[in-house]
Amino acid sequence: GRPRKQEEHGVLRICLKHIHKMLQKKDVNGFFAYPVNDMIAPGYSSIILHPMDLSTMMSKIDSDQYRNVVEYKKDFVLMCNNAMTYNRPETIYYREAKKLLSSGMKLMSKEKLINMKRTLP
Ligand SMILES: CC(=O)c1cc(-c2ccccc2)c2ncccn12
Repeated sequence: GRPRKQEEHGVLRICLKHIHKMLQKKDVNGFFAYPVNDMIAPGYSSIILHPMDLSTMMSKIDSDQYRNVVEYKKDFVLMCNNAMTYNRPETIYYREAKKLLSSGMKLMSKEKLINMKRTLP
């Protein structure tokens, strides 16, 4: 699409960091903080082809790899769905992912984003 002005990048980055901080707080055990490795999760890299985690998402925010909240939301949903694909429903990882997904969807709902656009500088 059309090139983004520096200023637009700034507002989006502030908005995404605000959302990201709230999601990080919800990940109380830190299960989603860093990439899952095959040591703690046997066979993970052959089952999950598109891994995603909060630290990767933060570095994507910092390097302007998200053009809008929808793109950021896609990575968040991917991260949660990965956990609900690899882990069985009775595990804490699956349950935490399900909880995180639903609170993330509420947090990034249309009206929350419109409100944020209005209140942000
Ligand atoms: C997110 C996920 O699938 C996950 C995070 C972890 C995890 C556990 C402890 C500390 C940090 C991440 C994990 N361990 C085994 C199997 C899956 N996981």
